[in-house]
Amino acid sequence: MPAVCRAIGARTHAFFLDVDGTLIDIAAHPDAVVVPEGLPDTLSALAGSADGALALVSGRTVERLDLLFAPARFAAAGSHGAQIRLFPGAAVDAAPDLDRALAARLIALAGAFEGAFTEDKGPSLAIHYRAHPAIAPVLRRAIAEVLGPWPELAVLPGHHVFEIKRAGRDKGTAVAAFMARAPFAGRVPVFIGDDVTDEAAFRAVSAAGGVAIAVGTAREGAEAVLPDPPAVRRFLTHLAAEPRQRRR
Ligand SMILES: O=P(O)(O)OC[C@H]1O[C@H](O[C@H]2O[C@H](CO)[C@@H](O)[C@H](O)[C@H]2O)[C@H](O)[C@@H](O)[C@@H]1O
Repeated sequence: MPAVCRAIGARTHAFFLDVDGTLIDIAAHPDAVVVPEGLPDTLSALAGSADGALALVSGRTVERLDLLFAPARFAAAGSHGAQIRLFPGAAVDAAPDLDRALAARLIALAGAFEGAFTEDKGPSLAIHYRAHPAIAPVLRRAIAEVLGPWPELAVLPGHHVFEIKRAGRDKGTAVAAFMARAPFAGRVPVFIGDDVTDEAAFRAVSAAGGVAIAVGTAREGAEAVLPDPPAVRRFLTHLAAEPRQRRR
């Protein structure tokens, strides 16, 4: 375990966790992911040990996260910060949906590329191309053309996906919003993520004196690397158990 991880504790830190490629392994399709048995319980135990200072921070929608981790529920930011639920029982605050005519154009655009498909998440829309990675440059140019009249929108490249969303809300703004209130405020933030879309959150936790941990490969703004999602899960299991061990 990297040295910086050994100084992290459930009683002192706030936990912000990316989902795909961090907590769960990447799969061929968004609906094909498997949440390992025991992971929701581990996250619930860690949230309990950290007095609730744990949030999922994902490109998926909050509703999709709830389905994946059911019956557990967590504080969460979805659609790359476009949605935020400050604590598990709170309502979801969401940016407006993308213009429906624009979404329809993007869906039609993806339909013209073999191997591409869309995931319409309301305030953001993902165009996936994992089945045909070679189309990435042409697809990206085609998306940029459609978005020409929409300067308020941004394209986030992810793992074999382009995510279209409003600029201004991202995983970094989500982390800052959580850190402004209890039970997160006053704790040292930790963000664990694997993707370029996590780098805004890495910057946010670093600015708040926290710890950014990349998964898989080193990433700009991250000071440590965990090799893969199983290593992340082992680390979180260790953290969730730690306070109970101390009390013995
Ligand atoms: O921010 P995250 O929690 O990492 O979510 C990022 C995106 O994850 C999903 O897509 C990615 O994972 C899929 C399943 O492993 C994979 O098939 C796809 O190629 C990846 O891009 C999800 O579908 C997106 O909505 C999230 O934004």
